[in-house]
Formats: sequence, C-alpha cells, structure tokens
Amino acid sequence: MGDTYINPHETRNQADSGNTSADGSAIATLDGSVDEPPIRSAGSSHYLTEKSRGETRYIEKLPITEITNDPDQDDIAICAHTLTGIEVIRRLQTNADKGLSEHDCVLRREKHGHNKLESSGSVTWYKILLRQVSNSLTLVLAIAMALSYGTGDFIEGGVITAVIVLNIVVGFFQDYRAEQTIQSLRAMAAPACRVVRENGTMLSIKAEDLVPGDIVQLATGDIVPADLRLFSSINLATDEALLTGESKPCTKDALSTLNHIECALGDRINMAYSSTTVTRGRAQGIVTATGMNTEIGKIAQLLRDKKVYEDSSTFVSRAVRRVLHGIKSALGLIGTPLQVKLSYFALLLFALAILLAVIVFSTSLWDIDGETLIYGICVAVAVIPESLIAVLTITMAIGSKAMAAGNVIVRKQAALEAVGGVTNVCSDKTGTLTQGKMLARKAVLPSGKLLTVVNELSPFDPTRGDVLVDDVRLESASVNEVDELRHFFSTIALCNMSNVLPPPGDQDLWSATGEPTEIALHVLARRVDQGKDEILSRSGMSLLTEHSFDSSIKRMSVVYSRVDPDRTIFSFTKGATEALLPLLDMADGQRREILHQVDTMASEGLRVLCLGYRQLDEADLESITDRAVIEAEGCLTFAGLVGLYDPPRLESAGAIKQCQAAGVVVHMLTGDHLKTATTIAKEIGILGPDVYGSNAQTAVMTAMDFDKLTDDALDVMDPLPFVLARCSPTTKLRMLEALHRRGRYCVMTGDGVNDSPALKGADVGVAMGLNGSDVSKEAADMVLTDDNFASIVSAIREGRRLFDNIQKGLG
Ligand SMILES: Nc1ncnc2c1ncn2[C@@H]1O[C@H](COP(=O)(O)OP(=O)(O)OP(=O)(O)O)[C@@H](O)[C@H]1O
Ligand code: NA
Repeated sequence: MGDTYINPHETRNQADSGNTSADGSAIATLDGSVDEPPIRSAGSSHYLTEKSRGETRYIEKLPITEITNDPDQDDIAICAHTLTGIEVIRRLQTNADKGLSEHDCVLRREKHGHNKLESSGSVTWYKILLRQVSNSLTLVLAIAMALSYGTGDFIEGGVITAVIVLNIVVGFFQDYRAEQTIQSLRAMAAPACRVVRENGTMLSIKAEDLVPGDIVQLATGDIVPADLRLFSSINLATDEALLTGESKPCTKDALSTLNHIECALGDRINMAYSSTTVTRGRAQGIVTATGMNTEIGKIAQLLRDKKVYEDSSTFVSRAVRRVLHGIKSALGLIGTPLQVKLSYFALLLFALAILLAVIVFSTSLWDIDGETLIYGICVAVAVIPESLIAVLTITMAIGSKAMAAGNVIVRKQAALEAVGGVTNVCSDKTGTLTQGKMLARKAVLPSGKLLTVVNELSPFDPTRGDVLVDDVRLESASVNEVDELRHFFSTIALCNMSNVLPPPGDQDLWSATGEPTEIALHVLARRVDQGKDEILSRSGMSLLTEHSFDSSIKRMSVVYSRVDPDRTIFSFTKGATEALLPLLDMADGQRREILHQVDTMASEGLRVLCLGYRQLDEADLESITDRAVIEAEGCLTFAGLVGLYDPPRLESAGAIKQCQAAGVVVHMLTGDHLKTATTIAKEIGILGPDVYGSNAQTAVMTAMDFDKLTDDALDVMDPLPFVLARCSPTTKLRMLEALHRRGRYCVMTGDGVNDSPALKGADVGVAMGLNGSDVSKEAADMVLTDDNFASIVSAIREGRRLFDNIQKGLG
C-alpha cells in the first residue's frame, strides 16, 4: 500500500483524518510539488485540502493530546507517526507553504543545536605529532642518529638529525592541514538539502543547518537529512538498511497515520529517517528531530556509550591484540598501501644495516675495538638513505595540494596513489564529456512534419528563437487547433519535472532547475506558450501519479486527470526510442519508419526521445501505481520524436588526447543511443584514426550485445569497446570485471543512485560533485567539484608525478 500518492480505489485501514477523500482535489496537491524554486510547495495545497475537506470531522478525530503553545520537539519526535501531517505542522508552529523564517531558525538552533552527529573527538595536534614520530623510517633514522653521535661522527649525525627534524616538521604541517581539509570536506560533503523558508523560497542549505519544523523536499538519490514526518509523497521508497537491517526498500505513504506509538521503525511508513536514502520517488516532509535526537543519533549515542572492545574474548587475547595493533601502528604498518610498503622498505633497510654491521664485526672475528665499531656503524648508517625521507614528505605534500587545486576532492587517501597507476578511464558522457546543457533542436511529428528551432540564444530562454513547422513559423495560438501539435506539446511539458524560471526583476537571464533533458523539452514547450503551468491551468488537469525517470528502463510516465464532468484520464510517457517503441500501438512498418528517423537524427549527434500518450479508463486506475503493469499494457499513441543537442565540453578533446599520449585508454559508457554516442565520441577523439583499434568491430557496441557475451568471449575481444551505448549500471560492472581480468587498473565515473557498485568496484571510483547523487558521492574515492572529464586527467597526471618522484627518491 502507499505505492502511490492517491488511489481512489484503495481502502485505507489506518485511522485517517479526512484524507481518505482522495480524489481530484487532494490530487491537486501533487502537481504543486514540482521540486524547485520558487514554486508553491506541495504541502500547501495538501494543507488546504485537508482543511477544506470535512473540517469538522477532522476536529472530531483529533488525537486527545494537549496542544500547547510551546511545542516540545522531543515529544513530537516520539509520536509524529501517530499524528496527521497537518497536526505535526501545527504543533511545530510552521507552515508547509512558507516554511520557517530566518529568525525562527536562529531561535530553534539555539535550543536544539546543529543537525549533526557528535563525532568521537577531533584529532589533536599532539596526536598528529605522535604520528610523525611513530613510523619505521623515523625510528630507524633515530637509531642511526644515536649511533652516529655515539661513535663521534658528528657530521653524519647532524645530517640525520636535520632530516628527522625536517621530516617531522613538514609531515606535521602537512597532516595538520590535511586534517583541517578533511574537516572542511566533511562539511562540504555533508549532504545539502532543499528546504522551504522565508515565505516560501526554496533554498539549498547544508543539512547541518536544519532545525525542527523545517519543510524539506526529498528526491531520488537524496540522503534524508533529518528525521521527517512526510506530508506529501509520490511513489516514495527509502532504503533503511542502516537503521532496521531491512535490505528491501521501504515504500512510504505520507497520507497514512498510524495508531501505535510503539510501532516498529520499519513500519512507520509516513516517516523518513535521517541517513537513510531515497531509492525512488519524491516527497515533502517536516523535520521532527535533528542531530543526536534522530533515530540514527540514538544509535550513535549507544555506540559511544559502549566500551570499545566489548566482545566475548578474554582479557589476555584483548591485550595481545592491542599490543600487536600498537606495534604495527608504531612501525607504520597500518595505513595506505604506499605507506605500508615504505615502512617495510625501512625495516628491510634496517635489517640490511644490521647484517652489514654483523659482517664487519665478523671479519674482525668479533674482536671489537673502537675502530671496528665505528667502521661497522658507519657502513650500517650509510645504507639508510636520509634523502629519501625528505623527498617523500615533500612530494606527498605538494601532490595532495595540487589535487585539491585541480577540482578533485580525494575522499580516500589510497586513491591519491592509485590514480597514478591507472591504465583505463571509463567515463560517463552527459555532463562529463559534454556540457550537459541540452537544447531541443528538432522534432518529428507523427504525420512526418519536421519541427525545427532556429535563432535561439541561450539554453534556458524561451522568448528568443522561433519554432518552425516545415519551414513555416509556428504561432502559439495555432498549437491548440492541431491535434498532433497539442499532444506533442502536452507530452513534453507534462511528463516533465523541470522548472524554467523567468529572470528576476529587470535582468534578462533565464534560469532553470531539473534534469537537462527535461529542461530542454520544457523550454521548447514554453516557446509556444505550452509550459506545464500554462497547460495545467488551461485544461484543469492534475497529477494522479508519476513514475520518475529510471535509467535502467530509460523512460518516465505520468498520469493526469481532468476533474471535468466526465473525468478524463491521460498518461504521458517519454523515453529512449528502444524503450518506447515496443509500447507504441502501431504497425511494424510504421515502427521501422520511426527507427529510420531516429537513426538520421542520432547520426547528427542528437539525443532522441520518443513520446507517447494514452487515454485511460477509470478501470485502468487500479493499475497505474504499478510500473510493471503500465509497461505491460502499453498501447501508447505515438506523439513524436524530439532531438536534443548537448555540445561536448571544450576541454574534452584535449584531455582525451593527453590520456592517449600517456597510454591511458578512454572508454565512454553512456546511457545514450549508439549513433549519438558514436558521433560525439568521434568529435572528441575517443574514436579516430590515431586510436588503435578504432575501426575494429568491437570498438562500438550496445550494452545489449555486450551483456549477451560470456566472460570468455569478452576476454578474447580485442579491443574492449571504446563506446558502450545504452549502458545500465550492471553493464558498467561487467566492463570493470573484464578490465580487471586483463590486469588493467581503472577509473570509473558515475552519478546515479545505482552506480554505487561500479564506483566501489573500480580501482578509483569518481563521482560528480555538482550533479551526482549523494549516494554516489558516498561510494566514490574521488569527487570532481566541476563534473569535468578534464579534472580526471589532471588527477591522473598529478598521481603519476607523485609516483615518479617517489620512484626517483627510492632509486
Ligand atoms: N528525464 C528523462 N525522461 C525520459 N527519458 C530520458 C530522460 N533522461 C534520459 N532519458 C532517455 O534515457 C536515455 C539514457 O539516459 P541516462 O540518464 O541513463 O544516460 P545519461 O546519464 O544521460 O548519459 P550518460 O550515462 O552518458 O551520463 C537517454 O538517452 C534518453 O533517451
Ligand atoms: Na549516467
């Protein structure tokens, strides 16, 4: 239950207040819940709905709790799931529409503190200093120094002392700075969230700044920033494994109200808990608990209160384990692979030094006089390369600084070294190799008429530029007179979650929020006054349900209904051609015709979307909530094709050339059409006369063909594809495995929720800082602050320099 926001045929068994009247008017809630500024929030209309619908009944059913003027936040956190959304909003003295004022927030923050988990103490300066002293190299050097002084070799002794001091000082400042960077990175990487504040403005703020009573919006891929009582939701599901251990996503329903306060966390389907992740859908909720008061905070508190080694092992085995751990970390055998390697190296040198000393002493048949002693020690000390340590420390310091300057946040230390050894890069296309700013250039209508956009200036400004139909300018007024035009524009505007925003005041810079693909379509619709809001207010339609875009099935559907006398219901679908063609109701000949048109557009480098719509009966409503059923039914009427252009980034071609010159192979793993991807790949040089194997049959493949092959077949393939089109997250994993079986070492980029396995599996997983989901950032080793492919290349360069310098130091 609760799979959708509203289903008239659904009977609810929860004690519920007036929201069972789930018909047209409550539905109106939904279309308001577009996710970005400066819209009215979904909450508002829901609020009105609940109020306007049977208010008396609502009051009768009010829980018998006292309403105080000073709502107690702790109290709300405990019982929010048993109250209606409205009640929670009222008790927390906020407004779903307007949100809290800045003044309120300051007061509440004073009372409840920041929304973050208290960590177990930050690293202090003396701990960092201790870390400098306690490693094999320093220990070995210290012994050498003592021996040198002991034998009166003050020059050698002085040099070693200088090296030790340099090592400690540089190391200290470097680590200290790194520690601070990590702190600030944590703050930066702390999930941002979208919140309604100050009379209804939508802001993006750090989760840390949330206070109880804030109105928060959630979308697929978000990490829930605080404990929330949801008050509107569409197809929402969250992954709560962290809290409940339940690995299946938990379907949420904002409109339900539960009866029992003690109800298990996993059953509280009207709540979303801090640190869980949104696996699908979107929602709005009100913050009921922050920081250590959240459910995850309570767990953290429990963990902190517990003794560190609280297991069944005996005192002795615990002590042994601790001592071993202590020795290992003192010798520097705990850390990144490189640190460990270096520590072993130092120990090896030390052993060698002792061996030499022993040899010297043996030649004098252990008749050790002063001279032999000095000689032996000098030989031993000479083996230890003081300069190595100085070089190392300085190189590491410079390397990590350069990375940060190059728009790459290194989340895991080991990645700093790993990235230098990379032999293959598997990159996304959209937004990474290309600019991610799409423009709708062309469209083909069902009748075969060609629609083109000319004279456009900026990607977001619908007022500049003209739409031509077969070379005749299309006037806004005539759209509604032609059926196929009306259906075409309704589909691209309504099956769309983006917002296109006029410039504020007297400026002329349009802006937009949402996915580039959808923005491009929305701008096209607005060029002829067919924006989403315009269509909705004109036709009186409201959203029934929505299945947001899913990159594994590559399409999106929405269902709208009109509340007129004979309630008409329409579904609109858009997606990749391969995903939509089987759902279209048409003859095979016509399908082939469409495929031909798609091919032509794709070879021009355009991303082609296919559109369809369908009129539904009341009876179909039963099934609209279940995506699998909608798919099976299909029977869509074809509404047209649209071609979007996403120009490559200017830096891409150069960066790819540098990679190839350095022997790094670049692969493009994209969700896009084969032809579109190939055209772009040629433009930026992933394929070309200089690239060995570019003309091979396997250079360009669709994921479908790739996935069909067995591992053995992949292993003999030469070369592995440079372009993999229509990729899904699992294809990325197979590509990774194939590369690993060949002993390659690779970077993999990803931005989506389901890219996490590929990011974790890669030698260096790279997430996108600007447009990536929180989940992908958590899984990655590195995050690009500018989403730019060129930054990966500079990271590789920096990593290699680091490696080379260390190599030189060792040699
Ligand atoms: N919002 C959307 N609604 C419907 N279909 C979409 C939408 N976005 C993309 N598509 C279709 O799905 C295909 C794959 O998109 P997907 O998001 O998986 O790839 P991408 O992330 O854009 O590309 P890349 O993997 O190179 O970054 C697109 O080529 C397009 O046909
Ligand atoms: Na992608």
